[in-house]
Amino acid sequence: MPSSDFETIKKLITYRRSVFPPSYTDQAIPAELLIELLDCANAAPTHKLTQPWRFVVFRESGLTRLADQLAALYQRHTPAEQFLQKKQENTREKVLRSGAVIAIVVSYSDTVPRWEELAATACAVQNLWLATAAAGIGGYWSSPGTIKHLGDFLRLANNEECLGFFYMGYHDESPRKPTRKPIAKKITWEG
Ligand SMILES: Cc1cc2nc3c(=O)[nH]c(=O)nc-3n(C[C@H](O)[C@H](O)[C@H](O)COP(=O)(O)O)c2cc1C
Repeated sequence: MPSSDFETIKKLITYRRSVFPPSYTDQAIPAELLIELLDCANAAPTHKLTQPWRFVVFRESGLTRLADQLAALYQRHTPAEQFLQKKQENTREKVLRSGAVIAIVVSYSDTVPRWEELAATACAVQNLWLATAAAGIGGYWSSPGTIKHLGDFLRLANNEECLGFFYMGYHDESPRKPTRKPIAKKITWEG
């Protein structure tokens, strides 16, 4: 790989951020671009090539269905004394402000340990996240407690699990550097 590619990918990795729906604009994300971005996800590494990731893409009228479903699940699974009307409205609003929301599904083959298929799916999401950032689109991975109640809605098979949602939208946020402890504190050198 030429060194200029290294500089480009370093910059992309460093400036990829979680970008949340309040920063999204109304600009639509074309379906063809979503397919290209998901094709980048699909290039993720995977032990025994099990390719355990699967995606359910919500856009246009699908966003309304998802917003209603997540709001209903929040109400159903929140004890009355903890229920917050504002939180339920936010749950709907953030879906409706998005250009697309992608349900992240792992489909366990059980030919390798489950943690490896979880890890491979997370690699796919990182590919999606980086490609999305490079395309000028913001996004973030959301993993609310309600995802464990989405089996029927997402028509998940017994060997499948929803790992959350990837919210996406063109946005008007400025680039931010990451907040991380220095890598030097996380490396042990042996030799
Ligand atoms: C597996 C996973 C689940 C996440 N779930 C949530 C979430 O439920 N809500 C949220 O606000 N952010 C969530 N995030 C995003 C993190 O909060 C975010 O990546 C972290 O704060 C670092 O910020 P950055 O992405 O801008 O570098 C999740 C990230 C990962 C990798």
